[in-house]
Amino acid sequence: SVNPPPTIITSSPEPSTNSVSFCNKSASFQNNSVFGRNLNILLKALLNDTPSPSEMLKKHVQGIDPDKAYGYSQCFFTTVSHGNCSLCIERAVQQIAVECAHAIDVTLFYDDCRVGYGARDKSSDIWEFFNPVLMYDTFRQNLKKVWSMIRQEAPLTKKPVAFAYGATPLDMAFGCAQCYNLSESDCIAQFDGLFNSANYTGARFMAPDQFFRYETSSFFTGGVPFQILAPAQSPLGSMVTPSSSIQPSPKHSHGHVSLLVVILTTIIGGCTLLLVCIFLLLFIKNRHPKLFGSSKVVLEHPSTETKFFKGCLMFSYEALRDATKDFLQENKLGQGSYGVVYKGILYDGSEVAIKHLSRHSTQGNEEFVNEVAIITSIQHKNLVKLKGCCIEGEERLLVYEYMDHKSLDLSLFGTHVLNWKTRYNITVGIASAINYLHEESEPRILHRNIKVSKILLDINFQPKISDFVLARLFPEEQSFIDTTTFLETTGYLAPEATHGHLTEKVDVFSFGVLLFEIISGRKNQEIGLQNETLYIVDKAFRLCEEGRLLELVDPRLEGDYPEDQATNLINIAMLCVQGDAFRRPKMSNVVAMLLDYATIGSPMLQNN
Ligand SMILES: Nc1ncnc2c1ncn2[C@@H]1O[C@H](COP(=O)(O)OP(=O)(O)OP(=O)(O)O)[C@@H](O)[C@H]1O
Repeated sequence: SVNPPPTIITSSPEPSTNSVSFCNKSASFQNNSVFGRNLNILLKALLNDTPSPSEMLKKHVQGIDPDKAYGYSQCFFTTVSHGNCSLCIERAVQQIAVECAHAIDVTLFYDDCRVGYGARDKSSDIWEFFNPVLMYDTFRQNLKKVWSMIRQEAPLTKKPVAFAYGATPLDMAFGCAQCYNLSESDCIAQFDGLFNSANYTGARFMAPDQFFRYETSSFFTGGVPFQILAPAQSPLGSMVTPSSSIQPSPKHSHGHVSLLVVILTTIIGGCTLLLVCIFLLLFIKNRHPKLFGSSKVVLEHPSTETKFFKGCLMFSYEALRDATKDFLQENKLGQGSYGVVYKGILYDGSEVAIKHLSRHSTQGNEEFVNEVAIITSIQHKNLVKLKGCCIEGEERLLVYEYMDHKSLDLSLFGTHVLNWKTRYNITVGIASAINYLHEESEPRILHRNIKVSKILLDINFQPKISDFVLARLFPEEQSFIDTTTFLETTGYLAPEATHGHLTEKVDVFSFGVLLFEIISGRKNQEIGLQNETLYIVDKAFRLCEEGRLLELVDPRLEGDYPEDQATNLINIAMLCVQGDAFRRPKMSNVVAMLLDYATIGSPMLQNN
């Protein structure tokens, strides 16, 4: 029982600017198409007719089949005021124009609202968001208290309700909810189901007729203020008066004076409690900013069982164990220094490569997921797509798209001879992907482990570089030493990198060595060969000096290649493996040289 429930506001009632968009770009439209014009009118209607606290969701339809556009806007009035609702929707529509231009199927979320449109009515889609950090016991207990109040009040009032509970500000649970057109029993049943499956320290559920959200910190932005439930036992000692004792009791009344004393005591006690809470929350916020950081969310799409983290899939360990038949040896694709790679088949039948990381980075769960989410947003047609990740306890796994022809070494050094055109195409693809990582992606990435086994080939022999994610996930010295030790033994390591000098020129050097391998069809280091032919780089410089460059080209091609193109490639490789890092070209220059023979500089004759 809680009486009277004081309210607190711990963050400014500014509408939140966290947004997540889902634009399905597989279907697109032209601005001047009939659908495009319908959509334009529809978006204007959504902007002019925003939801009010009594209806929460607004639907609009524009045009006739087959070019009909359906759209809706929804505000979560538990956290947002009526005025800020229109602002939120306005921002969402603007954001869609930036992020999802021309996509037919779009849903965009802000913390306080969502806007969706498409060629079908999407307004009844249900979405769930999770904070990827698992719940701990005290928080669960506190949430239970919040939940019981929500369950008691939300179904009855149909109005937004918000409660907070916690014996210490560190493990406070903040929750709010609202049911709209649901019957009381349906609303209760939904809440019970949601609470029973709540496993994370933050989550939200968004349906057309129901909304709930809970977090470890206040997320008030002008909707309903949280009512703090009085803790049974408080570390604040006598500062917190149990709610039952602050009630004036007629039995012990001493007339008006004692009633006044009780009221004054109640008010002073309440205010003191409020001030102490605010002070403590601010103190802890300063000391532990992460606890109060803006919530990172994982999304669950209505039509699948999959969870997302800012567009990146989060797999359960169980799902990946099933996909690989309990990491069956037969499904093993290979083993690298970061762990074993398995082939897996997901529940939807799609093939994936699952890397079971054997070394754990020093990052916490949230940092790991954040990092993966950033990398997921990096896209280039010649980078292997990271489909998602899994974090459970000590287990960390990365899920990649499956590449039918596996790694380039298998095709290049195997019995089948790769023709020149394919080799040239592979070279251009790799160069443009490294250039993207160095000069265009956000964040910029040094791969540090470019080599033939990191180039994967899809069904059409299109090359894709793998493991650029690991360059970010394991940036610390430990992995650098391990990686370079390995690179050194296989001849890909730039001389300056042995002294720990890591720049993008280290990748350029490795690319040069790889290029020699592609041209010659032999490993950069052939054990058993004479000293001067042992390393392909040494051999190349010797042949260059002797004017016999083309002897480097794979003899298995039997001369079936354009000589000028081969000469160009060898020259580029030689520029890349120069001992002096400053003389090596940048990857953007390499790409330009690959595509335009005229710009090539003269190869250096000395590899030092
Ligand atoms: N996405 C994928 N699709 C198909 N096969 C893959 C995929 N990713 C990796 N493999 C296979 O798994 C093998 C091991 O890959 P991994 O990247 O772990 O190690 P590596 O490159 O051989 O060595 P290291 O990581 O130590 O440098 C690769 O050689 C490749 O054949």
